[in-house]
Amino acid sequence: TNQFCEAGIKYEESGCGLSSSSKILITGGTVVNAHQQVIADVYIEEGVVAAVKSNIKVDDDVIVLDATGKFVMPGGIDPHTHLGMDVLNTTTVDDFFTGQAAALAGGTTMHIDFVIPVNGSLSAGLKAYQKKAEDSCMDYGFHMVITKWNEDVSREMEIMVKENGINSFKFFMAYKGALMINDELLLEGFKKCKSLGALAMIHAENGDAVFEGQKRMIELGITGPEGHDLSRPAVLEAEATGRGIRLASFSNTPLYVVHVMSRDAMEEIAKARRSGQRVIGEPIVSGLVLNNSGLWDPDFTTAAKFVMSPPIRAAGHDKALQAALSAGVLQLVGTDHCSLNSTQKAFGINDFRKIPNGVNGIEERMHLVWDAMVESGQMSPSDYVRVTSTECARIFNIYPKKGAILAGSDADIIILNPNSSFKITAKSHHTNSDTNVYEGFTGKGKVEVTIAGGRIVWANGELKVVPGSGKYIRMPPFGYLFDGLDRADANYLSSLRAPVKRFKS
Ligand SMILES: NC(=O)NCCC(=O)O
Ligand SMILES: [Zn+2]
Ligand SMILES: [Zn+2]
Repeated sequence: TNQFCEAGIKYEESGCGLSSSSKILITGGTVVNAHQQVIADVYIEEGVVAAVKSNIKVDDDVIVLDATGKFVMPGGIDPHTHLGMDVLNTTTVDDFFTGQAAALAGGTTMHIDFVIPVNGSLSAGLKAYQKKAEDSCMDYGFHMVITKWNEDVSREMEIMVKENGINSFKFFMAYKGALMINDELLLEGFKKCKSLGALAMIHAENGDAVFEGQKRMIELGITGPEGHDLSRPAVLEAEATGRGIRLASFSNTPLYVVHVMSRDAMEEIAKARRSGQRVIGEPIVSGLVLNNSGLWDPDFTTAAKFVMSPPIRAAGHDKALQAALSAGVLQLVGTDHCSLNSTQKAFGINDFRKIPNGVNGIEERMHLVWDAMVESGQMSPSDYVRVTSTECARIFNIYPKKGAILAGSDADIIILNPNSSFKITAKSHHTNSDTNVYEGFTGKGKVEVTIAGGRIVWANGELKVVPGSGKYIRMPPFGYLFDGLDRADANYLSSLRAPVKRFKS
């Protein structure tokens, strides 16, 4: 026995059995891509989709899965995770293997994690994360966090893009004294990102004001998890979102706002997009389906599990974010999966500032988004595929290898039964945490089968994964968000050089 068996996860040493890469035929399902849905068979060979058409005939050595009445969709891609991350003198309870296994049980087949530099060194950070990811059982990519600025960082950014398959850099506008950067660095970083064709990402909260807000709560004697909510109101998220957007506009560089948690921040994005600016907004599952009532629970353990930044907002923000997602104001859904158990959360029993920030979601995202958006009638299955998979693949320039069921795409596929239901509880989830922020949630739509890289890894409620079978996915620079940017810049420059006629007085 080992921890994985205890968690209900089996893993195979050899490449045989249920989890090996096989020839698979999925028959009779509704194959959903972001551009269309059609009833068809899907044939998989050697880890890729070989054909999508009607009435595919195969030999006896092919595993046949009947998907009649069910949806056959690209596996989810989670653009925002923190596996094995060090946070406030502790480490998240899910490492790459357990977090990915949980993801597969929930229908997600790829994630993009954030590399944290070591003493400001990007290459040392990358090396550390390559080690963390060695046992991966699912495909993954990396974003890189930028925490300081100098010539070495600038040079290393170039190496990350040109040699290491990283095409996005994240800047924290919060976490003063730790990861936070100032506007000067943000401007340098945006300029460098643009020259490399890499996407700039921001965690948007005004870190100085949050620091002040935290001090205010402590001085008022508010030390519990509700102090986390009160210390960093939505106005601080909106301010930083607006500032980040304006500075990105000043550099004419595309911008990706991670974990949009409030209506206020979403409206900043809506305004910028209406003006034609290239801004991507990522809501996360907790912001879409939860509200802040949990933070006010009298039981500390319950309240502390909801502590994340920016905070989960008051009821009303959730519905506004759902509407923005269905209208295309926000484009893709992440999780910010950063799971911590109740003993770790208890570090802040006397001071909410010491509660390590983070909630789970990597296993729950596909179910909760289906239920909240499709089952509720706010979104079509095709749009669901777009916001859970395809748009992420397009933004990070790995489409249609990922994010689609087309001949030649990786065989990362789920079969979802819309007539079956799911129930979430820490008693049966696959992540390593002893709690779940979605405890007791039920809904329609169940991922019955997950195929990752041509392996059936989740079927009949059983998870079979292979450590080391997950591949690092290189993400090339100059994705679609950069198309035409050079022409816009050339027009801007020529407008500056237009002769000014002055008359002598
Ligand atoms: N969000 C959060 O509370 N923890 C993870 C780190 C981050 O994304 O800010
Ligand atoms: Zn963040
Ligand atoms: Zn995060």
